[in-house]
Amino acid sequence: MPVLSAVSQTDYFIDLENQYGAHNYHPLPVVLQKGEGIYVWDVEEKKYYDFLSAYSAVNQGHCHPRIIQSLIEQAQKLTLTSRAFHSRALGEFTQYITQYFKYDKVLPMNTGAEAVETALKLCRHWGYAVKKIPDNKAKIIVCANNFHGRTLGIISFSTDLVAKKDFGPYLPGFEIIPYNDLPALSDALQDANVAGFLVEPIQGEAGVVVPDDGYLSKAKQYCADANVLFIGDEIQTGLCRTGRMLCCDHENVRPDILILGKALGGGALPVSAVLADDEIMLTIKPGEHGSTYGGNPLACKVAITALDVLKEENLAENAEAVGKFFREELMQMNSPHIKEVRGKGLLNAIVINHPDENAAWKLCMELKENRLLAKPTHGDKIRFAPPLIISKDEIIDCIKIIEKSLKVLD
Ligand SMILES: Cc1ncc(COP(=O)(O)O)c(CNc2cccc(C(=O)O)c2)c1O
Repeated sequence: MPVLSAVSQTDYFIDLENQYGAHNYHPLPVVLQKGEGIYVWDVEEKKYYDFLSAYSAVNQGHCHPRIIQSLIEQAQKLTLTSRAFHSRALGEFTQYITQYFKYDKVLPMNTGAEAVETALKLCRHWGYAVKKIPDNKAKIIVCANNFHGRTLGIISFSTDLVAKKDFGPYLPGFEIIPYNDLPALSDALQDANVAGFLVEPIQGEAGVVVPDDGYLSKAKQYCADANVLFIGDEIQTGLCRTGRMLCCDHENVRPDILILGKALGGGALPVSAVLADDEIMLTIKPGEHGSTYGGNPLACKVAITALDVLKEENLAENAEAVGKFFREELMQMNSPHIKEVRGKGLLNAIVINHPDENAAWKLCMELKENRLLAKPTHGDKIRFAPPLIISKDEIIDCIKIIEKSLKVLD
């Protein structure tokens, strides 16, 4: 009787997921069980640099002590009331976040997609109530290669066939224009029924696509001139990720509707939010929108601490300085396997230059062997997005790992 090879802990837990979990992802073959700051540990007790930060939801670092403390304290008091009643924590949160971002009002939700859907509903409501667009005629302009979430409404205006195929019929009322294309935006804004323009300040899932300098500020001006709401989806780019509190801050653009998520929950809870001034936000009346967990006391307390940590630890400044150094070092490698290095702050990506279509995956597997976790996005791009607390010395160690791992493509 052959001795069965011991199934590793990694294989065991991967098998559990495959046996009992939906197959809606293709993860890297690593099973994590612990996180602290910029590090995660797998079930074999191997320690890794986390260079994905849960797609920028862990900007403050894994299990930040102050965030976890807030979670524990509130969890022992009151976690959920529903919005049938007021809560102390919600009152505190609404005041804190509106003063933090200088908007009149906030509508709290849970996931990013929920916040995007909320912003779209809010925009349409404003279109009918304020801009007087004929009923059911409101249009919202979006960009090709967008990523705003996975709901039926949002994938209706996706250009990623994998994300939308066989999920039809799709929600009407959206016009898709090329990203970073001001003439195309100007043309689309000629339509009097346009209520909003939804845009990512940097397209994250498309592979960290940075628009030309001035794109956001000119787009905002074009929208203002056309009485159209500029809707900034800062779910992945916001909260210090790109070297400013908001990516729109690089161009002093104030979205008419600001969408936040991911790191708003400090990597501990799903917390998202939509911010706008009264003319827009008060078009939604009681009973017209909501969510069971939206604005729950536990999320409110965690989010207040998550936001406080961003400022207290100067994470935007650190992201700006360390990210600039990181890109310069990657470029100076002059690797034949890197076609392009791009990004802002600590939202960066490399475009792989290699005939093998699986090269990016192979590189990520080699990075994993060398104790750094990253994942390809859209085939030939690899996003590098560590928690914003990473130091220059720590990222120097990561640069050495990346340089060493690139040899696998030789
Ligand atoms: C710009 C942007 N807007 C909205 C969302 C949706 O947020 P939620 O995922 O919380 O609903 C995102 C999310 N970003 C994102 C990035 C990579 C993977 C995945 C994934 O669905 O596994 C999501 C995003 O990057």
